[in-house]
Amino acid sequence: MTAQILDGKATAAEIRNDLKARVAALRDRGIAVGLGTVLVGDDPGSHAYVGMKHRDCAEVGIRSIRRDLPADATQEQVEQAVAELNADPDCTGYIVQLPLPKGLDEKRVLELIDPDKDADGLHPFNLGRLVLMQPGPLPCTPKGIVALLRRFDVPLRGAEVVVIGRGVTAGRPLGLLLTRRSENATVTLCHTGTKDLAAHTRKADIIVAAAGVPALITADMVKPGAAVLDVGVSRVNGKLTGDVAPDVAEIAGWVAPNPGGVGPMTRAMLLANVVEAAEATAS
Ligand SMILES: Nc1nc(=O)c2c([nH]1)NC[C@@H]1CN(c3ccc(C(=O)N[C@@H](CCC(=O)O)C(=O)O)cc3)C=[N+]21
Repeated sequence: MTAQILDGKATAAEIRNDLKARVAALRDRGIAVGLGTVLVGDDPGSHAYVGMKHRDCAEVGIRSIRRDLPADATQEQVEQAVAELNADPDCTGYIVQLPLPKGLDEKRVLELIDPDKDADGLHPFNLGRLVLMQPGPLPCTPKGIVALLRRFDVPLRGAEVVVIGRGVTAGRPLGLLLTRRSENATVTLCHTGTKDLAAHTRKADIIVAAAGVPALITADMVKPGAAVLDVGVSRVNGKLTGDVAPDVAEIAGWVAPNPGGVGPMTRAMLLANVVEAAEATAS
């Protein structure tokens, strides 16, 4: 028996199709949606991701605004780009692509984003809303993971979920999302300080691997029939490698592959956040 694929690529395409209609409906009411990106430096991966985000915008009918800065950009220049997008009425939401080159103060930049334009849901104010279980934009990767699990009817209520990785874009906010009443999962958040990772994963109904360690999760660590989501990416000899070993698919009930799983969902949720924000201000 082999696992069912949690096809994030196809699910994201369905979501973009739905968003396209909602963007058109907003336009009919005279409301435009515009997504901005701030990209600093020439990391090939970051350029590729930002390029994909703008392609998604074109497909859905969202205007896209690009601010690309050189690798030697100063803190002041980055803050200036953020201030411009805060003031730009055409830009209804935006992201600062992470990580920023060394020497720039990432936390300071994130704090300067207008929380109402925070398409990533990573502003401290919006992360605070998530902690307090108040409505607001949700971080895109956790939001995409929950949407993917729901799309394929992976049971969440009461599920034992092991999340590996405490990063601010994925693991930590995912723990907060899954423990809301609306999801009602039980979450164990594992990290580099976890003593016996396999002891935790073997008990899990759902494993979300967001550590960025190649092939961290092997078949012997997975309970038969569990759902395993591969979120981590690392480059091994120039090749992208996920956190989940290929043989996991022989024992798991569901697998979200990497690529083709959570990544496309993350991008779709970015668009969803800007569309939802526009709909909220319009109502
Ligand atoms: N402010 C900010 N927000 C982010 O959301 C953010 C970020 N910074 N920095 C980097 C990470 C990484 N990330 C990905 C998004 C989509 C794919 C994606 O779509 N991947 C495709 C294609 C992979 C490929 O072909 O290279 C897939 O998995 O199938 C991957 C990775 C967002 N991040």
